[in-house]
Amino acid sequence: MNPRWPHRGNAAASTRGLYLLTPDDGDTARLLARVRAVLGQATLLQYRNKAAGDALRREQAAALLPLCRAAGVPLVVNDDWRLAAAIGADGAHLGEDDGALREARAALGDAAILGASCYDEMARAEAAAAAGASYLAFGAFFPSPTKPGARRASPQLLADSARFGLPRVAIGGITPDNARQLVAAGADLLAVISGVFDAPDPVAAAQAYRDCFEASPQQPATDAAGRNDRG
Ligand SMILES: Cc1ncc(COP(=O)(O)OP(=O)(O)O)c(N)n1
Ligand SMILES: Cc1ncsc1CCOP(=O)(O)O
Ligand SMILES: [Mg+2]
Repeated sequence: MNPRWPHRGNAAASTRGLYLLTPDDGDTARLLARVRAVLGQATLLQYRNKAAGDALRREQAAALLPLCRAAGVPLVVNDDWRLAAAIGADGAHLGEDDGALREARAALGDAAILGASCYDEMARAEAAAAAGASYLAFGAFFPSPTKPGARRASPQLLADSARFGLPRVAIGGITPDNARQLVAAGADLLAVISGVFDAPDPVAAAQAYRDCFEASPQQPATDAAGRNDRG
């Protein structure tokens, strides 16, 4: 079994489903309430706040942790593996400006969930897999209300990256209506912000993303244990 995934040796833990990312919300109590309402629908939660300073980020990440523990949902911290380590989160997500995956893996240990942004680049996926990433994230697949400038990727990347044997994450402008084509192409996790948190009924929206996996069998090259060539 890949020691980094599923989480904490829990072989029953899923690597498929809804990967919720938090919206930028400066009010911690309100953020917690928004997350609490939908956390039960999520496979994974990422704390992401691009508007907050260091102190607020630490406060919010630390406040989300007990919620995630109670729900049995791993917490991943965006951008900052040191913050993830400091609060005892389950992992970190790193993009091209967020430091070296190898350094993060060495610091966080084998059990951590370490996500890597691969954008629209297979070469980046190759390097991330070799550097110890737990999952590979591609996108944006559609125009993103949250990150309008995000570069765009083709669903074909999801299919072509099956060979790495790691869970594949799709992100960017994903709605319950456009999600199925990504799952059919091989996405294991749908990473979503606005589609849930800006929906009139966030719980129903979150459920609608989960439903996208119901009728779609897992693609053969990525098994539920996330096995890869490194065991
Ligand atoms: C699951 C997931 N995929 C991609 C990203 C984007 O990371 P990055 O390119 O570093 O951009 P920011 O999120 O930091 O704006 C992500 N956070 N999560
Ligand atoms: C962080 C990130 N990276 C590419 S698109 C995006 C934002 C995703 O948010 P939304 O689901 O609202 O498009
Ligand atoms: Mg980043």
